[in-house]
Amino acid sequence: MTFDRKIKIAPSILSADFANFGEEIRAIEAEGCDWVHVDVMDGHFVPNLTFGPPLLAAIRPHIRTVMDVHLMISPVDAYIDAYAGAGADILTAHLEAGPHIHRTLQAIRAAGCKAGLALNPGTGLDAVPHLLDMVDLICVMTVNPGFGGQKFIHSQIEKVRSLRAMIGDRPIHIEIDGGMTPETAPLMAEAGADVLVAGSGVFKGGSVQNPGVYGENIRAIRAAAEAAQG
Ligand SMILES: O=C(CO)[C@H](O)[C@H](O)COP(=O)(O)O
Repeated sequence: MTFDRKIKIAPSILSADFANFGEEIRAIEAEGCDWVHVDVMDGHFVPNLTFGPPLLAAIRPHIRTVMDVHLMISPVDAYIDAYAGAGADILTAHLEAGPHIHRTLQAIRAAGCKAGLALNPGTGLDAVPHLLDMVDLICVMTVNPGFGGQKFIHSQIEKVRSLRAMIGDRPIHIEIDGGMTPETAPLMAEAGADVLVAGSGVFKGGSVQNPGVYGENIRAIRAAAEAAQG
């Protein structure tokens, strides 16, 4: 993976057809997505359950771009090697998931993955300066994690603007997760984000039989964000 700040669209397969992951992934990549975002939920850190390492290992051969794995689990450390071994390129852990986020980020890099730090909407940036040397990506949640299809939380715009200033020239992606549409994506691109996770915003209205809709949705979010990016 090389670093740049171009807008990247990362569809969340939480909104895909669970019976057809291979075809869904091939469809979104053929329609121009940049990364594939995989939401791992444990029924403890968030009130929903999704994918374990065997599922990730099964879909990995279908992904030609980047497998971007968002761990909404607590504890995290005991599972890092399993998710890295399943083929994650990026492993993102939550600041709120435990008392030792610095150790967690170290362990993610030691496992050979890029390290991501996720922040819930109610979490401030106080700890971030102490972690900047440890991260390749910071994910700002613009919904409370656990479910797709929720409403974008506007208070996160100023958080992203502050984060952008804090990061400066460091090669760290700012990823936005939740409620991304052609209306909300430009607000975040203008504030400094470069990776936009979109579940319902990409998959709504389409299917593997009608994948052109995925392409229309991806292009609409990308065009709106690029027009707003500083
Ligand atoms: O992490 C997530 C939920 O915890 C999802 O990635 C996120 O909500 C994206 O879904 P949508 O674009 O439908 O809001």
